[in-house]
Amino acid sequence: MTTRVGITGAAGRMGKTLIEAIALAAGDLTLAAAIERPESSLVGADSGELAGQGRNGVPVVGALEEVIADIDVLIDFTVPDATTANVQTCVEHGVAIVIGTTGFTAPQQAVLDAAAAQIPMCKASNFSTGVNLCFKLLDMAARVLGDDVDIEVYEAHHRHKIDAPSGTALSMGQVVADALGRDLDKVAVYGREGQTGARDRETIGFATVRAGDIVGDHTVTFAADGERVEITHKASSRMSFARGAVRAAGWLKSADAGLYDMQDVLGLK
Ligand SMILES: NC(=O)C1=CN([C@@H]2O[C@H](COP(=O)(O)OP(=O)(O)OC[C@H]3O[C@@H](n4cnc5c(N)ncnc54)[C@H](OP(=O)(O)O)[C@@H]3O)[C@@H](O)[C@H]2O)C=CC1
Ligand SMILES: O=C(O)C1=N[C@H](C(=O)O)C[C@H](O)C1
Repeated sequence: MTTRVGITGAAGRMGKTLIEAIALAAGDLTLAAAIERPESSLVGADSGELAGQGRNGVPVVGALEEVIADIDVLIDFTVPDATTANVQTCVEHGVAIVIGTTGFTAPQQAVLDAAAAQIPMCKASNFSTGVNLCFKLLDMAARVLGDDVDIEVYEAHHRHKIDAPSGTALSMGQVVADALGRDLDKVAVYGREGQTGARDRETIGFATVRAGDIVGDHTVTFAADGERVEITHKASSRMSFARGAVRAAGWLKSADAGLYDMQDVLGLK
């Protein structure tokens, strides 16, 4: 039976790409609902036309509650406040959710964790296959290179991005910290200026660039005396994220309640 998918933030950069990805996916997924803010001038517009795909007959609506009964899985790439509210609606109606939004505070994350006890939830800072492969490579690199290297995470994104460091950069830092038995909250250094003193080997540094239309670049550098290893991912199209999120929606349809990520979907755990 086809999986009926709803998209919140349907007119956003990822929302439109997700509409296109569902249209391109094989017939076991259908776009059943497209949701924007109630005050959006796009309410009532055809979501296929909005995404540049031609008419699809699925109008943009102004509230998730209007269409929640028509969907099996919600895909949400919006902002933390909106995602947290949408998760509650999904819990009330027993609907699974794929979450791509980044930048949650600890209390917001706790709300999501509690909701995942009641519905299937797949949350990932990055749904591309390449980045999820990089997470595995980073784990291996950190274990092999250990405490002999300085570790720095660099990320670059488009000028519109509102959170920093990126969710992906933080996940990469977390993978490396876990592999080395370090507490990321204690060892992370977010940007440097002034008289910083010499570098402490235990620290994991983060550097952020915001410029132009960069879709998403991430590099983790492991630097020793005399050599360095760099693991880099560069996204050149949002379709790499959208394809992964749509795949996660299909996978989640038959999953039990719980918190999953893209590593589960890809069978990398
Ligand atoms: N996990 C992954 O693989 C990826 C994650 N992301 C993340 O996805 C999120 C969205 O990114 P992107 O598509 O570029 O952002 P956009 O700003 O282009 O889209 C966000 C969408 O959410 C809507 N929105 C914003 N605030 C609210 C609100 N309070 N209530 C309801 N709707 C709201 C916006 O509507 P309006 O325009 O009216 O504000 C817009 O449609 C970000 O957190 C980003 O980091 C992005 C790419 C990949
Ligand atoms: O906002 C974006 O664009 C992206 N956000 C995600 C993140 O914060 O890691 C994923 C991707 O890099 C694009």
